[in-house]
Amino acid sequence: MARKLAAGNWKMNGVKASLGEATALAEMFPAPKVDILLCPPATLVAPMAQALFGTQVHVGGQDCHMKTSGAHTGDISAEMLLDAGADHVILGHSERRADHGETDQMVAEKTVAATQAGLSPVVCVGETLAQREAGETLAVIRQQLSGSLPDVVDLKKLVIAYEPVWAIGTGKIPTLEQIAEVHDDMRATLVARYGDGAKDIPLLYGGSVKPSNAAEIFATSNVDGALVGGASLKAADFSGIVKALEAA
Ligand SMILES: O=C[C@H](O)COP(=O)(O)O
Repeated sequence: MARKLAAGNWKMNGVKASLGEATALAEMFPAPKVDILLCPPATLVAPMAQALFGTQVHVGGQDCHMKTSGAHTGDISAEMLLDAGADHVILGHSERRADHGETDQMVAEKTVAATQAGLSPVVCVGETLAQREAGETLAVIRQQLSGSLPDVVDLKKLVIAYEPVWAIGTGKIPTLEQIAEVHDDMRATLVARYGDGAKDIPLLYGGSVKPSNAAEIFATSNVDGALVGGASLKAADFSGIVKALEAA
């Protein structure tokens, strides 16, 4: 069975004072029944890891370079994230793909770099509204999975997040049937490529997840958790989502 994971992506939000939200969350879940992950901006990875040391809340980055070191101004390597106390990294988020021109090939190389460093990559895929309306959703997701994942990958570390671009930060979510259709298809696609080990890859849903809709999303076929943006910034909101996953 896939591990259950409630992951928070703070995106470009948060300053040192925001670490209080992370420690408050850890205090609410001293012995969580699911994995909890917070991915703050790069400036907060090390201080958050220090603040959460000894707790059950994991820390992750939001991106890493495919190289281990070198002349790449402004970038950060997977080893640096590990060194700072992270154990996960989000890769190929649609905002990285749109803002920084990240391609499937680049995401695949970053996935290799992350797993070689010992990090768990959370690889994101998702269709645009135009692609959904054109009936291309499953084809787009299959293509992104195919291109964004290397042929050889540590299945025990890999996490996949399905995030419809049109559901991110909009308050709109697909129907539960649409989520199930994509998640079931992702599972079948991954098992066909990697074998039975892929049955245990956590498949997260992301896009406007809130405490109020989390339970029904977590009850959906092949949904093993969530990648949460806005509702992960406050411990009070994120705790409702974590509790819903614990109860699922
Ligand atoms: O990585 C998180 C997603 O982009 C979802 O963001 P959101 O929960 O604010 O819609």
